[in-house]
Amino acid sequence: MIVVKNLEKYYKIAKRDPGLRGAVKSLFHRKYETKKAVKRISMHIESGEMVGYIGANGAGKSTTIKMLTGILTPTSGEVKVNGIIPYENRKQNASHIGAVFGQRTQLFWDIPVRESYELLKHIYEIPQKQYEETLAEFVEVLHLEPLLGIPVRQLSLGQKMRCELAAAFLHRPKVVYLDEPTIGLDVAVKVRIRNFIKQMNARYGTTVLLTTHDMQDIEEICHRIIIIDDGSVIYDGSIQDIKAQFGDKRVIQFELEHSIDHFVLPEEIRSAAVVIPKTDEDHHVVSVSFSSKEISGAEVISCMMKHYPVLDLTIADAKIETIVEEIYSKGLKGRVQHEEIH
Ligand SMILES: Nc1ncnc2c1ncn2[C@@H]1O[C@H](COP(=O)(O)OP(=O)(O)OP(=O)(O)O)[C@@H](O)[C@H]1O
Repeated sequence: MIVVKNLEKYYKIAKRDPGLRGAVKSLFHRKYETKKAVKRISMHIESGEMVGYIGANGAGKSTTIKMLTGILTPTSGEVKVNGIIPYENRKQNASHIGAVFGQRTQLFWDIPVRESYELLKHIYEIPQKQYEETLAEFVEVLHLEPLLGIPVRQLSLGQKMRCELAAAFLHRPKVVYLDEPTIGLDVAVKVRIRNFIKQMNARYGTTVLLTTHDMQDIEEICHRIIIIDDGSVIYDGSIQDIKAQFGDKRVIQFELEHSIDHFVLPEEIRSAAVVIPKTDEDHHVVSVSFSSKEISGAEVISCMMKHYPVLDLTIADAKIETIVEEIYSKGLKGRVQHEEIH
């Protein structure tokens, strides 16, 4: 369904010296530098697969998806979606794909949701009967009934995202690209959205490429993940495989008596363990990740207790979230030879 071979995208960025002098100089002698956003990426996604396409900020995910949807033309390499070269046949490509791009909307801002759907029905030439059946199904699964008469700009983020998903799947596309479909949503809405995506895949065999920083999304929806780092694929395989390869990973969460502003690991364990970057401001809690092949949990605990006022601790096994966090911060190559991964 999606075939990508040695795909590359370079951006040309105008470079300017600082200050007014630089601005004036750049008017006459413009210098450019090249940003290699996507470097020789290859992947093959079968019809009906649900694949997580993940990577740290700036890794090149959106650039790849823009090439798959035909918005961007690659610098080099091949891309085909359902047998079509997207950037050469944008209109034809658009008829069999659906997309949700994070915070941006494809619904019409000022008109009620139902009227946006009517417009999409005309744009995609959806037969009336199919349209009614599909919409009735989506209204039920996504609980859209109370929202249909409201203009999009009056909807909350979670309400808008449910309407957005229905719009993306309305014409029963063969492929759907979902970029951060659950960002900023509460747990109940996340669950509803994940169930909807799974249901669409089961019923219509929709191929789904999901970009998200929410590992729970990945774990619940996808069987396969492709991880990119600095424009290149560093892992392509099943979630079970990556867990098996990194099965020795452990995380111990330490609750400290008081907060520590600039926490550093004790020197004795610094080469074998890392501190997981924090997403909240709770400085009482520190999570330490390590490989049980390199150091035992008992050593980490005793060393931490020697240097810090530990109140409590919890030990966790390898979770996809932890594995991915470490791959983002350290890269794969430090742990495992690149060849072994593929
Ligand atoms: N239009 C552009 N012009 C120049 N550079 C760009 C452009 N768009 C993206 N880039 C650069 O290309 C690289 C890849 O960006 P991209 O948006 O594809 O990353 P991403 O993986 O989607 O990141 P995020 O998770 O933050 O959305 C980044 O270094 C970014 O700064």
